[in-house]
Parts: sequence; structure tokens; C-alpha cells
Amino acid sequence: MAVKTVAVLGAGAMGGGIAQVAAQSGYNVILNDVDIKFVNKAMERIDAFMQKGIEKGKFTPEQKEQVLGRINGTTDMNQFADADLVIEAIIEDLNVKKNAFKELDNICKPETIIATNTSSMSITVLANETQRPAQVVGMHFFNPPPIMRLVEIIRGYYTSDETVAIVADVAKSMRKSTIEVKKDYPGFVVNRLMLVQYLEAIRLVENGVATPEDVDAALKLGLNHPMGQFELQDFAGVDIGYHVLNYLYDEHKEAFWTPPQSLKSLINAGRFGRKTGAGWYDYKK
Ligand SMILES: NC(=O)c1ccc[n+]([C@@H]2O[C@H](COP(=O)([O-])OP(=O)(O)OC[C@H]3O[C@@H](n4cnc5c(N)ncnc54)[C@H](O)[C@@H]3O)[C@@H](O)[C@H]2O)c1
Repeated sequence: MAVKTVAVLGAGAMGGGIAQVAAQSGYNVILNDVDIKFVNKAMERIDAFMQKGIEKGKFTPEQKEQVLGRINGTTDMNQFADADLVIEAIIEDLNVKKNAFKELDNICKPETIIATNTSSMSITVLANETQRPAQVVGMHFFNPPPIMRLVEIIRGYYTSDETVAIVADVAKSMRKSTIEVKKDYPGFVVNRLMLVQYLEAIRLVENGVATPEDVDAALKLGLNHPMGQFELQDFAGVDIGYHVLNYLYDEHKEAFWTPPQSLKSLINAGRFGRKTGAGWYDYKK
């Protein structure tokens, strides 16, 4: 199947970025959210990103107009009916995602592939909500999608080789590298690796061994990471990492994955990172 139209469900940090990458790669894009204000905000972010690119000589003004012109914003999921590929990027809540998959399955034509950008959750559990489990797959982009080069392609129990091949081709057409996650395994590859380091970073701080600033400096200057774990979590959303950690704990029931108390305190205080003005660090002036 040739993918021409990509529909993105959820116009948040990830959905907006995925819509941008798809439009930049020439796909017709439909971008849906529960409220049109979220879609409009995503369009503003894409506009601002590309405007900066124009100033740096990476895009022409015509390219920006083409990209924005390829994205149709809507709150009506029925417009997904003829999409070839749907990429779900709504909140990391299993019940909300399950309901969305059931609805998508009812709306989309039989050939449509339904991918999820979930950070951790079971592709198979989402596939079970549909009548097309072989066409359900994980397509895990990283934040921010226009910049990060990897897409994890995750097989659910029923995902067909054809589905994996099609979405890998789509990711490559978006100039992304892919890795195949061969099993539906909580947290997949990247987030498992990241959370091990994040947990250890938090433990170092909780045990009074080092400050968050010094742990981040150690990661950047000693291990050559572009960002420290605390900076990264503030950037990506402290709540997102917390959801993923809870999910891994629920799946494995191993004390190792228990969310640390200082992380819970941040969540209770609503300090979700840059998007709320504070997380591990303060951003308010
Ligand atoms: N933020 C990251 O660093 C990151 C990285 C990779 C993957 N992810 C995953 O991507 C997904 C989205 O994360 P995000 O950071 O973009 O979240 P976000 O909170 O920025 O955006 C989620 C959007 O989905 C919308 N939404 C919720 N329910 C909806 C529904 N039923 N229909 C349509 N829209 C709906 C919300 O209104 C919101 O605009 C999550 O599964 C997350 O785990 C996040």
C-alpha cells in the first residue's frame, strides 16, 4: 500500500511535531485534537519552527507555506476515514488510548494502518481493541520529532511483516533512522535505557551524593550527553516519565522501577517541567 495521507491524533508536543515531519515529507496530513485551540497552537509552533529555519537558510518561505498548507486541522475524527496511516499521539493513559483505538477502527477504511506513539504501553492491548490487529504497530518518535533522528518500530503480538515494512518505509521517507523492537516489551528499548539512568540520577540526589545540577553536568561533560537527565525530563515533561515509570512498575512488579519519592513530590506539586514553568528546575523569571 502506498501511504499518501497521514492522520495524527493528538496535537500536543508530539502530535504537532509528527504532523510537521509528515508534511515536510510531502504527505497530506490531518491533525486532530479534542479542542481546535490545541490544533491551532500546534500550527503556531510549526510556523515558528519553520520561520526560524527560514532565518537560518534551511527552508524557503514557499516551503513553509507548502508544509502548513498540507496540514488540515480538525476536531472531527471522521475525517480520518480515508487516511492510509494514523499515528496516535494522545495522552499516555491506557484507557483513553483503548477508547481511541476502538473509535479509530470504526472510522478508518479497512486498509488503514493504525500506529501508536506510546512511550511504553502494549501495542497488543491496543490492537485488541480493533478488528485489524495485524495493522496495529508502534511508531515511537522522540521529542522534538522534527529534530530527533530515531523512530522505534514496535511489533505487537499480531503485527504483520507488511505493516512493519510499510511504517519503516514511511519513517525513512521522513529521513528518520529506525530500529525494530521485535517484542511488545514495556518501555521498548530507548525508554528502558533512559529510565535506568534517570532512576540512578534521582537516587544520587536523594542520597545526598550530588545536586541535580552536578548530576546533569556529569552526564553532559563526563558522558557527552547533550542534556542531563533532569534537564531532559523537564524538557520532555516530568509527568510523561512518571507515567512510563509507573507503567513499568505495574508490568514488572519489581522494586527497581518504583517511582522515587522526590519524583512523586514533583508530580503532586504540579511541577511537570518547562511546560508548567517548573520541574526539577525553576523556569519562571
Ligand atoms: N513528550 C515526549 O517526550 C514524548 C516522547 C515520545 C512519545 N511520547 C508519547 O506521545 C504521546 C503524546 O505525548 P505528548 O507529550 O505530545 O502529550 P501532550 O499532553 O503534549 O499532548 C497530548 C494531546 O492529545 C490530546 N488528546 C487527548 N485525548 C485525545 C483524544 N481522545 N482525541 C484527540 N486528542 C486527544 C490532548 O488534548 C493534547 O493536546 C504519549 O503517548 C507520550 O507518552 C511523548
